[in-house]
Amino acid sequence: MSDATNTGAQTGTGKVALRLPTGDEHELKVVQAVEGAPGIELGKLLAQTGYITLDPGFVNTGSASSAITYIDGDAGILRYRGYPIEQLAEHSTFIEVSYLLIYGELPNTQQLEDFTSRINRHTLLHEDLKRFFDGFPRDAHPMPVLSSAVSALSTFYQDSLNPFDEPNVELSTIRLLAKVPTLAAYAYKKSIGQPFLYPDNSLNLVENFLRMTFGLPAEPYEVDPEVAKALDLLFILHADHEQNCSTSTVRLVGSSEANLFASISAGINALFGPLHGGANAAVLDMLEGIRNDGGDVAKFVERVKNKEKGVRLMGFGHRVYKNYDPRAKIIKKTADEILRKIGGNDELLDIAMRLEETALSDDYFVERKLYPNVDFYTGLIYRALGFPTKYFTVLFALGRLPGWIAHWREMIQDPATKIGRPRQIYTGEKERDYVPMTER
Ligand SMILES: CC(=O)SCCNC(=O)CCNC(=O)[C@H](O)C(C)(C)COP(=O)(O)OP(=O)(O)OC[C@H]1O[C@@H](n2cnc3c(N)ncnc32)[C@H](O)[C@@H]1OP(=O)(O)O
Ligand SMILES: O=C([O-])CC(=O)C(=O)O
Repeated sequence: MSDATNTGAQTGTGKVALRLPTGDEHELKVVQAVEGAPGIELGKLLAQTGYITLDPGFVNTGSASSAITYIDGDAGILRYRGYPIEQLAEHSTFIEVSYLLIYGELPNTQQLEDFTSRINRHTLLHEDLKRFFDGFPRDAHPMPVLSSAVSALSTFYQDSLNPFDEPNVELSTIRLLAKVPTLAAYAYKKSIGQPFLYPDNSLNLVENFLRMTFGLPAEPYEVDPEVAKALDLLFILHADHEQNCSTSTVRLVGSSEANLFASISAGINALFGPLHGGANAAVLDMLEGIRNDGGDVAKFVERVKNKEKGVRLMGFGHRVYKNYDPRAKIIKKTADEILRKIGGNDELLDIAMRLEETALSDDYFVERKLYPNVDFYTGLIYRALGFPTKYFTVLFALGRLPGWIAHWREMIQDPATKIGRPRQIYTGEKERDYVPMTER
């Protein structure tokens, strides 16, 4: 609200007085008791007055009401459907968390068995879809390969295009959870020129994905339980994060009543950027750059503080967390354990830890409340598990998939959903007459 002053009660149900620069004062009832946010009535009133709130990056704009994920960024709290992330990380599995996010409750034994077996029945790809991969260059980045392949799913399942057909939305949900790991594994196989493996549905979702990624057709593949457990944990930690850039993209695309496949494909593209999911790969590039430059973290931190063009401390900072990201705490501990067990002692982990220590004791980072985020330590684990850097963001996409689906479904069922359509402050020429080519 750039020009309007909002005074009065800020929380709970009550009255808010809105004073505009014209001197007009409006009083409105707060209908949505959200802490610090007067609620949707304020937006409606502003729309009537013709005022547009300019909020680049939507720092203060709520785009939806949601019952999926709760974050308290100042306290470093994250809960899925009310369950603390620490408890889910310790006791749950990715498949169970997927069910929780999508259907709202933890499954009982029967529900989990049904869910798992429905997913297992859909892991195969249509043979024609497999040929789709032939068209990409071998060195193509796996993220656009994945988003294109997910988009292509709507050409194979044309029965799923109506977003209000609930049985088909349910089928699309299962198809996505089942087929995206297969597509992701094939994107990897394509990049290394190896043949695709059919899914083995005697394995669970994460084990099956690992086998299709690292196995070979003629050789037996033993899934390492430590690797499967670590990946399952990382998927749980990435599964949802309310209105982040990719989830907002999924909801925005879906708000035009585009189908689930189209919306998820758009979300994958949004995740690709280095300020969002792509940061996990950018962190590893940064750590390798520091190592290759002699391992001097203080020197790198100075470059960040001097705001050298293109130099940011990747994996640090967050729009919502102004405290340590609770996921990063868990991931840091896991990175340490995994690297000891699988990867030995890793000098990049040492650089990461020194970098964190240096940053957290520096006023620049303290004043701006910049802490490690979910992406800071994940790359080190993915690397130890055998994944190349280019592939890290695909792993993020696999983890975030149930969250995207849950949000799309919530959005499509919410009677308050409207097509997403922000306004703008026009800054161009007001009006001018066409100039013929000869006079330009
Ligand atoms: C899964 C995820 O998407 S988690 C985020 C992954 N992304 C990254 O790790 C990339 C690095 N981090 C960043 O670029 C940012 O912190 C973001 C994109 C995550 C959040 O950005 P915003 O909320 O818009 O914060 P904003 O850019 O306004 O930063 C506020 C201040 O902190 C500084 N800052 C923020 N992040 C960093 C960083 N990583 N390194 C150095 N300075 C930073 C900004 O320069 C700015 O300083 P200023 O006030 O002197 O101009
Ligand atoms: O919430 C955000 O802005 C970024 C995100 O997706 C995450 O941290 O997992």
